[in-house]
Amino acid sequence: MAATLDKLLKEGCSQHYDEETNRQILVVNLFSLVGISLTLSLGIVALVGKNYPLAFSLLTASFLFIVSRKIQSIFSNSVGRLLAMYLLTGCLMALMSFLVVTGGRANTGPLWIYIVPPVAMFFGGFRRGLGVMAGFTLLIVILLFFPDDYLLLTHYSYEFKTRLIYSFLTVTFLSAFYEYSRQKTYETAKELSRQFKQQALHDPLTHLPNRRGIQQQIEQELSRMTRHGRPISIVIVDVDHFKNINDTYGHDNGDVVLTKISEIFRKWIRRQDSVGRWGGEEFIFVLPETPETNGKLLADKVRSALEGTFINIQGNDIQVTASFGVCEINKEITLDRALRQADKALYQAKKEGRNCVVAANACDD
Ligand SMILES: Nc1nc2c(ncn2[C@@H]2O[C@H](COP(=O)(O)OP(=O)(O)OP(=O)(O)O)[C@@H](O)[C@H]2O)c(=O)[nH]1
Repeated sequence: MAATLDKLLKEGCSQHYDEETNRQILVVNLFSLVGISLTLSLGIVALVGKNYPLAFSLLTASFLFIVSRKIQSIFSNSVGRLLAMYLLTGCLMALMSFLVVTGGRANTGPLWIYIVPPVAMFFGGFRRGLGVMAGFTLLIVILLFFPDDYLLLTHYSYEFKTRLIYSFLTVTFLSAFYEYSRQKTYETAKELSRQFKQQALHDPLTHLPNRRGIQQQIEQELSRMTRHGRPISIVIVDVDHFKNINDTYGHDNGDVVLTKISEIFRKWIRRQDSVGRWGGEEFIFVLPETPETNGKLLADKVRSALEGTFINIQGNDIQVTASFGVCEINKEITLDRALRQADKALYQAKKEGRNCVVAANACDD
């Protein structure tokens, strides 16, 4: 029983949707289930009591609740969800107006209108919910206070009508306030989670993707490569004699140099390429759809840009160079192997005197 109820409530929810979307689906399911049970049972009671207009309205509402549930499960997208929500809210408001006009059973019909504010806020969120509530309140006020009870099929005392509207406005205000706070808390939590994610995947000094961040980007490029088959090149870069810079100008200025280098790299790689901080004074480029020969050409362009840019530290223009190891990832060469080979090529570039680019296929075995 509990498992069936859980299944009915979560129908249409998915781990691919964000929390807010799943919440909306759940609320539509919950509301339509409660709506179906209530309107169906009250409709049958009205039918047995030969109150045919009430029975007809309740059973029609019950049918529309079923339809909205079906719409949501058939069109499992945002349009389907929105349609289901509009249908549920519209149907609920029509039913409530009917109960106000006729009085329902023993004039207790208006007591049900308090359901509308929380439902409108749940479905529409703060802004849209407030708009819906303004329209609905206006409609109820017109129905209740039209001169000579012209729009009513029953009679309510003036005191009853005014208290009904006051208490209804209070519930509306509280529901709107609750929804506003809930929405704000959700947005703050979302923003915090975005910031944590950003921090976890980025290097705080250079703001480049860190090792984990760039590994994620490589994974994405790898799945793209599996589809179209074009190779990726990776380039591992190590700043030359960086220890000297630290020793001469201090660690803080060393950090400034690393930041400037990352800016130069970002400027000189192509729009489709990525650069990350691989660790310490090492960087990595990921060059999608690039064979090793082209990767080597690009690395050489960046190398010469770095060599030609003087970095000002404590009034001194210093020249910084780096060594580059390039390797291609393709169907035969896996990522791990490519990383090892790029490292080997980098080592060779250091051996060859630094400030140069070596491709893995030109490496000594
Ligand atoms: N300022 C600063 N220095 C760092 C950072 N990470 C690593 N280093 C320094 O980078 C230096 C790397 O030195 P080595 O590995 O000896 O290499 P190198 O001096 O660059 O010489 P080659 O690589 O052989 O050209 C070390 O002194 C590290 O302390 C950092 O985040 N900031």
